[in-house]
Amino acid sequence: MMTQDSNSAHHSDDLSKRTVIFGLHLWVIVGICVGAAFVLLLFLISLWLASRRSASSSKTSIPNLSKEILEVTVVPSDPKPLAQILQKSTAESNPSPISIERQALLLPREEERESPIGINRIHIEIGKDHRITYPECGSGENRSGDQLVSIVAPEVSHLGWGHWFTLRELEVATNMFTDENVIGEGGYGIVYHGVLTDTTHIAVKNLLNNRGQAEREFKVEVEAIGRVRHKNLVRLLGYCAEGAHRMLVYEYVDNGNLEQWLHGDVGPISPLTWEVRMDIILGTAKGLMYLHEGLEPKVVHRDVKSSNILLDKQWNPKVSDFGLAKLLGSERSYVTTRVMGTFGYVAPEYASTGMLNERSDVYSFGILIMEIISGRNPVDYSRPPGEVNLVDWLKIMVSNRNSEGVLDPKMPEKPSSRALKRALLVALRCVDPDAQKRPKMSHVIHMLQVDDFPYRDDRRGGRVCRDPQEKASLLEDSVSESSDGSKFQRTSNVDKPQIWRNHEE
Ligand SMILES: Nc1ncnc2c1ncn2[C@@H]1O[C@H](COP(=O)(O)OP(=O)(O)OP(=O)(O)O)[C@@H](O)[C@H]1O
Repeated sequence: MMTQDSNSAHHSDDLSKRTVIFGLHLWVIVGICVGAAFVLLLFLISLWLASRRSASSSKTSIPNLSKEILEVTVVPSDPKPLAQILQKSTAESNPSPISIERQALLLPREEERESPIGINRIHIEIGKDHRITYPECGSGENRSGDQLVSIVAPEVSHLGWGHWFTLRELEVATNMFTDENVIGEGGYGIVYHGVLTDTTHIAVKNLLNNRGQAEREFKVEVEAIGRVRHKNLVRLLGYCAEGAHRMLVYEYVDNGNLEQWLHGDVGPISPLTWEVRMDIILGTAKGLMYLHEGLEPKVVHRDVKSSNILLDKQWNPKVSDFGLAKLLGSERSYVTTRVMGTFGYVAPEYASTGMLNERSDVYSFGILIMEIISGRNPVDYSRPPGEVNLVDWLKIMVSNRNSEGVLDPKMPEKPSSRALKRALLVALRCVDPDAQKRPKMSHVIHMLQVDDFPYRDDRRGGRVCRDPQEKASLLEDSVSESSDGSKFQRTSNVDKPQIWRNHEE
């Protein structure tokens, strides 16, 4: 016991003894050493953390760009992640190419570059601090960073869908844009026929790029149509935007346009039978319904007319020329600064106020029905004064119970009176001066397809309805009174037609 006590006393004596180093006690020296080691450890840890942070930030760092809004396409269901910067929407302010580290880029497979309906669109904003934010998932860290696999660094604007044609490809396809390949010329430029190396036939619309307007319309058209697929809409296959050139590349529709078949020199008998004409009306209605009711945001065509209905060899109609289309957002109507459309087809409210919504397309569609049935132009100054305006003339003819008098004399066979009346009443409802009373395109389709409907004026002991507008509204009344309500209901109750669910049908 005594020995242990003396040993510990001996050790504490050692620690408290002064050493030769600065004459300090040993325990002070030990303390300093431990402290220094701890500080060194902290320093090393912070160095390691800093190096890790800089390594991870260099992976997502983006060169010094002015603020850009870019659109990315993501297919969440695809196990192979896909994202692509589609558009540099502030291109006007800075047309220079986006320069992004090329070595990190992967181009998507061709089919992924197409952007069918249903693909999520996420806007990526590259702000001043060069961080990528995902507004739709909340901003901040790159939450789905592993999905961001492809960032295209184009020489010119690349929208990321369809096919980006080079000028050279289109020169080869159109035989150097020779005159022999010209199909026609519209308000926005010349249209050429072309054949790609894989034998696909195309129509190339070479936009007049010396007008700012044409370039703007190019963007509108590309954005609106690039994602639209429907058998009754002309498909936009891609585009070319090289230097000053702006071209749209469409599927080629091989049987001319409806205007040519209605008003061109087709001989004394038109190949367009009543059935063919009704199929054209119905197909066109389906294409328009898809634009109005099957897309979000909806698309208003704004220039529905016979020259914009292309036909294939089986007389299938395809609505073309979305150069005038404007995407409508959530607002019910859209005020445009200029009134567009073609004289004779333009809805009254659109012409006077510039207010437009899909109901102005419905008006133009009503005029189109009248044109198809009668073979007459919407406005024809070569006719007697009372017949110059197609709508006015047709209303008078219907009021005078002379529906058959409006039929195109070149039509090979007359339709049944019932079928003719149905088509005329649908047309009259579409041109109702009150836009709100016009039917939606889905309603139009149901009215055209329903086989038997009772006319209230027919059933009521011969009361003759003189006013075609009233007659058109009677059609609706008689429908709601119909015993078979399931066959023909107001739009709000109508099941979405098949075409709604399957836009490729
Ligand atoms: N995809 C296509 N396939 C075949 N022919 C086409 C195609 N697109 C347009 N055309 C034809 O090219 C010609 C010019 O068409 P475009 O759409 O440029 O003008 P438009 O419809 O006649 O007039 P606007 O520009 O006033 O609408 C028309 O004869 C049209 O039928």
